[in-house]
Amino acid sequence: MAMSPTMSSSLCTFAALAGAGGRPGRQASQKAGKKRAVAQPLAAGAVTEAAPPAVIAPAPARPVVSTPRRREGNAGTDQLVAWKSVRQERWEGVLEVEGELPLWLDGTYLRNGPGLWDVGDYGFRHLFDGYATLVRVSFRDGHAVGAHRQIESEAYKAAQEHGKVCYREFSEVPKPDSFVSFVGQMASLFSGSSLTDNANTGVVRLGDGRVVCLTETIKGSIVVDPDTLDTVSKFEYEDKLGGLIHSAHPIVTDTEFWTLIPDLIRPGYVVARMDAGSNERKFVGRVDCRGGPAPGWVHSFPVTDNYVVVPEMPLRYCAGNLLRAEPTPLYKFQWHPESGSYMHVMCKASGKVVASVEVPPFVTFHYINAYEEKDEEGRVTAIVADCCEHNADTSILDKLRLNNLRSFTGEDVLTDARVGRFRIPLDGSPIGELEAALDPEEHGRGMDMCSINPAHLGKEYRYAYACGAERPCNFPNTLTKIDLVEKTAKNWYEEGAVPSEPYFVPRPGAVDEDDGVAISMVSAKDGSGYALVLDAKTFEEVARAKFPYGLPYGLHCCWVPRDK
Ligand SMILES: CC(=O)/C=C/C=C(C)/C=C/C1=C(C)CCCC1(C)C
Ligand SMILES: CC(/C=C/C=O)=C\C=C\C=O
Ligand SMILES: [Fe+2]
Repeated sequence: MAMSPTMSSSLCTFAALAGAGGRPGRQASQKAGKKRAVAQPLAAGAVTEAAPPAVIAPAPARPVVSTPRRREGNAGTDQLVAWKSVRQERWEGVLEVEGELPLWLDGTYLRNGPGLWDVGDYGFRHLFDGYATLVRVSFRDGHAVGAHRQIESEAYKAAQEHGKVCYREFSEVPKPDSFVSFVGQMASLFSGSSLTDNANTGVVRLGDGRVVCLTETIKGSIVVDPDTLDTVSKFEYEDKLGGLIHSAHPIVTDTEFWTLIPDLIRPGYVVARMDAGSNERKFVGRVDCRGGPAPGWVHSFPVTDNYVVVPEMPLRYCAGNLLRAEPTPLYKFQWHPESGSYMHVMCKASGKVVASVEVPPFVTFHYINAYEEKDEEGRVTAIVADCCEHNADTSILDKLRLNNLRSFTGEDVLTDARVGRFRIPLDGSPIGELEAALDPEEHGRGMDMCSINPAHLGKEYRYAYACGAERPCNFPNTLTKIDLVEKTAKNWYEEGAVPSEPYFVPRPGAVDEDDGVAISMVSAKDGSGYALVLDAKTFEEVARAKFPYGLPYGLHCCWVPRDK
């Protein structure tokens, strides 16, 4: 496929700082970190289709912000940009820093999400439909440089070119004429070629340094340049595993990549592993579904050191809904509590399923972490798996419709969520447990968009960072640090603001699990936007780096350390 070539990193980040007075030394920068510097855009917020020229004259950042069509009942949130389309083909600039950025914070925070929900005259209906938007904040010597641009997926480029939706998005189906004229035959409307490659969900840094944006369609895996935010190429899986969809959240470490591929024909899941540096996923094992006509939706899944946990949620893919032109209340899914809910455990080394237990019904997008529970002899007796659990209530999907997000009336309409803790015994018992890991009142009964210290992935851990709720609200509106040992939470809240996933970045050399910062991007009530840096220990603000314009909501993040 034709994608814009990676630009040289000469345009990059800290050239800007040098231009604005040279690269400061350590002491000087500490002072500079305290003082306010005016945001200086480096590149125009030009609304162009093609890759920008190498030299771009400084100009004010002027993204195209589309005003949502529905405007009633906004309870003072009219200015909020979180749910507005902000089309930005390319912007980069020095950010005004308020507070003091830690000098050790040296690298790039990247956030992906569906920040563009309008095509021509048409407005998407669901949060998950929007075209992928990348935001970067690069930190060095107490300074911050921001950047923002759209990912140039085929779906995005086709929509821009034709002024209409051309591929199947989460809840959108192209009108036959748009699609047929673009991709070909009517028959392919129901084949993989009609699926979107709009990589609007996550962004991961692979062990070999490549940065990949992802969504639930396999073809929607796109390599981007973390400096320029250029769309580099498709990430091609060079294997025979096939499949059209996968978990949007692979488990990625410095050495490997684990993924789950649901099998809609013979209901089950394939577990696959890919080495860092490779594009070849290798089959590890298969789990057959125990209930229902189709596998449960697997947006994410957890692993421990030695096991992969395969959740079988009773919110299942639905072949009929996959083909329907108009969205159903549960989109491509159906709720089948009667089919049972299960958690399966696969041994990473052998691919064998070592446990398969029935659990109470649950609804979750995001697993937080999992670990092995051991007896005195060190034998693994159970797997503990934590997730953001929506009290088995599927209506959270409806709450994420843009009309609902854009029409906050002051009424408390966000459904309750909790940290759901599964305990999966490995002694052959058929039943597993699911309970709240702490009193959900601690975090306002809102819970999603989580991160942990990556050093604790698959191991016992104490802290999770997520979005919680300060009620009344229609969407998680706080940042919360969960202490799973003390069973308490510390919350950050700013009236009318919408913060995104607090992403934990450890301090180099840290020993304590919570020694680091949590970074979030906040869309503020007054229409502005900033990166918020919280001390992960105290959960107090240490600094904010302000963008010159408000940013749309974004979903998931990654951290690219400078030296890697
Ligand atoms: C943004 C987010 O969290 C989820 C995005 C999910 C997407 C784009 C799902 C797309 C799908 C299709 C286009 C058809 C097949 C089913 C499904 C994977 C839901
Ligand atoms: C934003 C979200 C849920 C919020 C509800 O409380 C879920 C996002 C899922 C995809 O990444
Ligand atoms: Fe997600």
